Amino acid sequence: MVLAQLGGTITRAIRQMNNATIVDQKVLNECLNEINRALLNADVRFQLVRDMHNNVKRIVNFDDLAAGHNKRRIIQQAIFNELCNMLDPGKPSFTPQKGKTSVIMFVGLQGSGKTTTCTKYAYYHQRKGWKPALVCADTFRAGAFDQLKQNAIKAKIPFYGSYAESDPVKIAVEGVETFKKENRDLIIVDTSGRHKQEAALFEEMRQVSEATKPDLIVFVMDSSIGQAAFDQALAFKQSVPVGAVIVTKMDGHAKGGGALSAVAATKSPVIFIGTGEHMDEFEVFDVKPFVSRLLGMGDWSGFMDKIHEVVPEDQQPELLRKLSEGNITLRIMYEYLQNIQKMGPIGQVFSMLPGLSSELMPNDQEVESQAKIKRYMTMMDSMTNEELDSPNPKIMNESRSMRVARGSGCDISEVMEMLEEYKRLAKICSKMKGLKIPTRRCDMNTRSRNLNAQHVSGVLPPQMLKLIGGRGGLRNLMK
Ligand SMILES: Nc1nc2c(ncn2[C@@H]2O[C@H](COP(=O)(O)OP(=O)(O)OP(=O)(O)O)[C@@H](O)[C@H]2O)c(=O)[nH]1
Repeated sequence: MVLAQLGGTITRAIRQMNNATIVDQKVLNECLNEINRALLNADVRFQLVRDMHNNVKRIVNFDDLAAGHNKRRIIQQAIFNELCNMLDPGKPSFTPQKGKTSVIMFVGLQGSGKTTTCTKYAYYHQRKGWKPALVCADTFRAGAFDQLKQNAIKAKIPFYGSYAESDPVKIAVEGVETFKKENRDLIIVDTSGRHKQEAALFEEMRQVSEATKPDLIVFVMDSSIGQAAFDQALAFKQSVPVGAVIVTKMDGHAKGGGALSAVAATKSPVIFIGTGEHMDEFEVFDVKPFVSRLLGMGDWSGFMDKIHEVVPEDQQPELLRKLSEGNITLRIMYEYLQNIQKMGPIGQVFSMLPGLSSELMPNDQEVESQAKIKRYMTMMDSMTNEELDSPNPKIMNESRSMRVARGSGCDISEVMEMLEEYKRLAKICSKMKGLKIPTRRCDMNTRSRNLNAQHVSGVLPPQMLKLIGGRGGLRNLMK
């Protein structure tokens, strides 16, 4: 994914600067040139790159910086802020409220991923306790209603559409009215794909918007269209009041930077990104955590959110308690792997941890890692309760391991590898003993202050600790 490469290049440029003995104008120029190249390669608009370059140089004025100033920190912060400014239009989009009816209309180019994204958006909210419903006002593409219907049935979301009616305005109005009566709190209207040259289709879109009076119009954009995104986004915005953007296909080798910067230029915030064809490959887009991940600085709150998304609320304290008690059994490892699987692509989760980037997990390794997790779980399915619940790793002697290998259809070497992984996890968790892990997102600020950097540094792999800048870096990060 191009953004992982972009993040990797920017992180490397900053690291090179950090490694320089003296940070002077020449070092800063080299660092900025490297970042410029990375951004232009990712298809970010030239004007934006130039502005960012000039702004950082203006902020980091070596003549004005008194001795004793931490130049590295100031430069890093300036780059971070400029990247955030590039992606942040400065005003939030309309936010629907649970329990109160909102109508959200989706518009975009043909094939940009609207229908898929409508369902992902509905599914995302449904999992958080909302009552979404889908309306198919795409009468242009044969098969559009079937596609929405199939997705909706799969996600168990009510839907409305018609094979006979050809007027999208009529269908949209009827659908919205039906679901309003049913007290659905999120009514999502999918519309036909259109291109900026198609004036009649643009007029039709305007009519659907006028008739349904949506609270929010979301422009869905395929990240691979790069710089062309700018003109398209503007054309849509000039016809209907677009209030937010969702960028899809960020998982592909797309020129994602172009789409991101272009939509930022239209002054509507990106609210979600699509990262795959599956229903749950959909992420909330928050500028600061996103840039933080892009720069390899991690996103603890996103990571905690992921944990809270996949571990049922009532089990969260339990699992975190077990992990922090340090007495890890194979059954706990099984639960842990189950949760990792639910967290989505491992590369994505990786990028939320400071010092790591999703670049470290190439696509082929992603598939391999998921397969490995499945194999480990199959092996554990062949274990007895005694083996799963014993806190003593030595219980898995040779004959037991041979039996597990036969029972799971795996090689004995694979069983040994899984047991090694288990011992490694047990060792990490034993170092976490007594560590106060925040159990809720709102605990992040208060509790994380109480986390002991020494304790955490003992848990992190040495390589990762080095990337963060040792214990000092970790302390700053935790602050
Ligand atoms: N890899 C990937 N594929 C996606 C993503 N979102 C959508 N797609 C795929 O993109 C293709 C087009 O998606 P649709 O949802 O049919 O697009 P649409 O905008 O509704 O199409 P029209 O109604 O013709 O305008 C499908 O094959 C989707 O599976 C994404 O985030 N990642």
